[in-house]
Amino acid sequence: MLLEVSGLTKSFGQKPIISDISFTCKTAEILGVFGKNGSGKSTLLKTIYGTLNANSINISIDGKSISPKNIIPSKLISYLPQGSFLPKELKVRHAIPLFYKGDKQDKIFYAPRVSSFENKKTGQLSMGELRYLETLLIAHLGHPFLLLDEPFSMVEPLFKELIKELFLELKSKKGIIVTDHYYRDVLEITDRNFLLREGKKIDINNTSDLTTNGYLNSEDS
Ligand SMILES: Nc1ncnc2c1ncn2[C@@H]1O[C@H](COP(=O)(O)OP(=O)(O)OP(=O)(O)O)[C@@H](O)[C@H]1O
Repeated sequence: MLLEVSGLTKSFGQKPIISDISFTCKTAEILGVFGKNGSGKSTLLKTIYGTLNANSINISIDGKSISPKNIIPSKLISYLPQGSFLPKELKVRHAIPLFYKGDKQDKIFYAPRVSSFENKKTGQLSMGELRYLETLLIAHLGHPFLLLDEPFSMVEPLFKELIKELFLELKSKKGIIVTDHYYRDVLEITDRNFLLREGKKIDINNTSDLTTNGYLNSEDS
């Protein structure tokens, strides 16, 4: 399947954030989006998912135009937001059935490591456990496209590796768009990447492109 986004423009008041960018993502592809704080990465994902209105945006899936307000009901795109979305008092083993019924719960309960924290409340989980759990819950939904806002942020290495393995496993049946400041982890799993800079899109192939285009200092790369 092919997701095409074109003519995406977004400003907040007089402040332009994204200026007429276009890109595609297809099944079996992971697209990475980089950008400094405030460059508009979350804005980009939210305008596609339809939870934030763009000034203009055209979205089509397999050549069929779809309005952002129909993205959620269409179940064609799932979205992992930047912040945690699970109530802190809820136990992990009670959270899973809210998302999956019957046998479908097994792929979450039997995913690596989940049994080690299934009896904890989500508020007692480490950042890595929590982000891993939330990622599992969203990523396993049947939607053919997946938008991920900072899945690696504050996540300890063990869970970061599990999250990367999950994306690579799901990639055969999904198109995935991921944004994160952990650029090495992103570059490790992506097929194509771009940088958002001053509202425009710059294609990125490696860390040296990130340096050339002002995202990294030369000593970071
Ligand atoms: N609802 C809003 N109203 C006004 N300005 C906003 C709003 N949401 C975001 N902004 C501004 O738009 C810009 C882009 O924000 P966005 O969250 O998309 O950046 P980001 O690239 O995801 O940043 P980060 O890496 O810090 O998560 C920022 O300057 C932010 O302050």
